[in-house]
Amino acid sequence: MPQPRPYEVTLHDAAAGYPRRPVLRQLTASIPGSATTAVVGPNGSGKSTLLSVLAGVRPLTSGSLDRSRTSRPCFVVQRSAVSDTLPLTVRETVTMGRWAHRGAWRRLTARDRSVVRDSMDRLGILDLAERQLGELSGGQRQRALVAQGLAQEADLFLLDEPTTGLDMAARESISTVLGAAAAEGVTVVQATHDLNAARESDHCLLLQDGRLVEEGKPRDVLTDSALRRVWDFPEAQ
Ligand SMILES: Nc1ncnc2c1ncn2[C@@H]1O[C@H](COP(=O)(O)OP(=O)(O)OP(=O)(O)O)[C@@H](O)[C@H]1O
Repeated sequence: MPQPRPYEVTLHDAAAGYPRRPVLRQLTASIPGSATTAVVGPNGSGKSTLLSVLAGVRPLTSGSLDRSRTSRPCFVVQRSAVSDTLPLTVRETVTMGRWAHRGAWRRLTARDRSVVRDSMDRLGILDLAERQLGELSGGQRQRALVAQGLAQEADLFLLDEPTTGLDMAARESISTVLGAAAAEGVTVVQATHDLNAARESDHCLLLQDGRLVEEGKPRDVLTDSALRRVWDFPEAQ
């Protein structure tokens, strides 16, 4: 008999949204641990709202969220939500990822410095360490934000459209990093419009109008008929 899959995070009949703007409704879903999950759906379907619920930033208005098996969520927001003009170098940006462990004003330990270096190395941005964020391309800045998330050593790693607008090399680099994090035991959840990235994930949630249409293996969820139905595509992409 196959063993039941260990779910790290579960939502039961969950609802959430904004003042006078309900978004998520009757959402029951399970997110596997040590795996990558893609949250897919049209604009406005509630992907970012779901991530902020999983991060604990936005409360449920009803239903329940169990993420008791994870203790340290980290949320990498959309690049557009971060000012391009912050006067920070890449190294300083990634180092901020250690604040959760160290506090903002404590001296960095040798281990903090090693984690920061390793996080930049994984994203291929060591050579950009002393450059200002504002001088970087969109893809380079996105890598710095993902590296900052990695440096937090979170056990639940939430990312909002980490590969949107990036070239193929940058997308692949980020996908590889997320896959490696999952293999090391991190529960990775990304909201994405990138169907290729979603198809490479271990698990997939398909949202429409704040409701879960389907969840499961990407090949079972992202079928031609589901894509046509949800996006009104003339034919599958
Ligand atoms: N701060 C807010 N206040 C009020 N309504 C909001 C707020 N943020 C999002 N919404 C609304 O909630 C709904 C879901 O938004 P959300 O950002 O979760 O969708 P999404 O699937 O991530 O969209 P996209 O693919 O465009 O990023 C949208 O109708 C949006 O207008």
